[in-house]
Amino acid sequence: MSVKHALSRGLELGRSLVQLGLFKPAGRVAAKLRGERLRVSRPTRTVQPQTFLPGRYRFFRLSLSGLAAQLQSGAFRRVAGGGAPRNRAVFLAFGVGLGLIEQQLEEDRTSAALCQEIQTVFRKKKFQTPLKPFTSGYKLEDYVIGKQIGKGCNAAVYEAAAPSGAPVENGKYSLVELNQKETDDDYKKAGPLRFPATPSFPLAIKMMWNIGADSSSDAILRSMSMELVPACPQALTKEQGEIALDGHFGLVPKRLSAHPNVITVYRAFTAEVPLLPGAQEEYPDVLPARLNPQGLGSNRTMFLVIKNYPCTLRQYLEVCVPNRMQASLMLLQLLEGVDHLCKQGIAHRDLKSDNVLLEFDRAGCPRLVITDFGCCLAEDLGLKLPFDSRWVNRGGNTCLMAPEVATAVPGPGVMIDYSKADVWAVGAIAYELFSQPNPFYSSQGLEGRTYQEEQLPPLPAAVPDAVQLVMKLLLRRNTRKRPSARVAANMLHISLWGKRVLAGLTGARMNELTDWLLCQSAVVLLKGRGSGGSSVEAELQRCFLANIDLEDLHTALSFLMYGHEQWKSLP
Ligand SMILES: Nc1ncnc2c1ncn2[C@@H]1O[C@H](COP(=O)(O)OP(=O)(O)OP(=O)(O)O)[C@@H](O)[C@H]1O
Repeated sequence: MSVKHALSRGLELGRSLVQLGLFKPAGRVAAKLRGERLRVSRPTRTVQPQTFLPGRYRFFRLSLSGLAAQLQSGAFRRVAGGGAPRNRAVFLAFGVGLGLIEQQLEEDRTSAALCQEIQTVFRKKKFQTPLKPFTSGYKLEDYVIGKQIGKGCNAAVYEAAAPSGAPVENGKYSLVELNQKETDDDYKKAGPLRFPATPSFPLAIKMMWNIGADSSSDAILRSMSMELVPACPQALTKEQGEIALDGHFGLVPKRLSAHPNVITVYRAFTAEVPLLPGAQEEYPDVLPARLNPQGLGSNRTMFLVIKNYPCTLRQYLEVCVPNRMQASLMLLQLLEGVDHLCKQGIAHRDLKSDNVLLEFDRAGCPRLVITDFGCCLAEDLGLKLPFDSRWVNRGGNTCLMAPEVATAVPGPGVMIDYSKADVWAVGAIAYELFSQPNPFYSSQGLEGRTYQEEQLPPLPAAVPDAVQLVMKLLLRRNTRKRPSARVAANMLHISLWGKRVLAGLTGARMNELTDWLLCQSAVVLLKGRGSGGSSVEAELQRCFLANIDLEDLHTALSFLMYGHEQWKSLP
């Protein structure tokens, strides 16, 4: 940049400071400057220095304030009138600074536009649940129910299928055709593992226990409404949907859009509680009096139809030791799932390895989905919960409760912010993924309320550096220093597939990053055409590109660059 140009940029800044009211020139200078504007990013728009500079130009922002102070003390007047050399130097330096900012902004604009284009390409193809369109399945009689496959505090889960001879309405398919082929193939590829998924029962029916609400559909749907958060648009019949979606009582949950790492509820309906296998022995107390005279349950309840998965994450980890790559991909999937929830203003609040279901892709890589939304927060207020009394429910899982939730003290005006609570739980679950004991289960001794970051157990050296860093950052007590799920996911994406960008990080230029993004896009598009299209890896890469945002990407890069230092310098 020439000296002349630098000075003219400095003068332009002076004009903008006049506009901002930071400098009040008089006489000849005032006349020269009056009414003129600083144009930085777009020729048609006035940009104010304090607002147009994003976080990473903090240095220049500081220079701006310093210079503003100089100008207020009258230095500018002297420069404009011929000027002392010292002041010329200040303006020159500042002009150069501005020039650099402009250059950076120009690069950013190009990269932001590129990110936007990439996002558009990868968002066009919306994730489809593997359910073919069908119109039946709203009654218990539409299904054949097999054996019990699980039980929690609120429900029993059974394998299920629609009878193969089920009526095919209007040329549409019956439930039994739910991606049967994929299920069979995936099952075969699970290698030596024989988890008890029965391909002939591609579905699971979760029968909620109704002990509070009466037997009307209205009462049931309202009291169990959170279970409907991951329900697909066709899950309820029109009439049921109207009950559940009527906002009259303010209990209407938000609905999540489909995502590869979040369960989809295909159907939800109410029906009379049947006597299913094991009911009398395993949950007699929650049965209705009709089935057990001592039972406390209501006569009707809600049923959810979901895909039948071979096992939960906890069951899988009890018998398998995933390799580094598989464990990293599982962590990434949990982060992608949580990012999807956050973006839609939903906090799960009960993340644990029992609430993550697992199947295998064609290559035998575990594919995870977050399930059981019974405790989630899905209010219009977003991820903030007014905590004005100790009776307010903070969430399901006390062991994996983030410090900001566990330490909240109820009182007037107190709000709990859940925006980074789920991602904290993912940080704790990551220990399990890398075959370590979860430090927050009571036998390990740490508590979310009181632990110090230095007390977190070290991870084996075999755990990749970037993963170790992500885990440490996720378990930070201070939410401002904890990355969001998106940023943490970006860190893993870059470390898994962007080694080249990572290697040049010290001098990382924007065009290296954009080159890499373009290559990634091309690779993923090509994979999508080939046989690798449905692999976990390809799904994750698509997810990354569909959510790409320049600021988040930069934050991830700076965490990767400086994260270790910041972590070490913690008191
Ligand atoms: N779609 C499914 N496929 C296979 N097994 C499942 C499925 N859904 C649930 N299960 C099994 O049933 C168990 C109980 O399910 P779930 O966690 O949804 O019930 P819950 O009563 O709401 O649980 P919680 O006690 O956490 O509130 C799970 O831990 C899992 O073992």
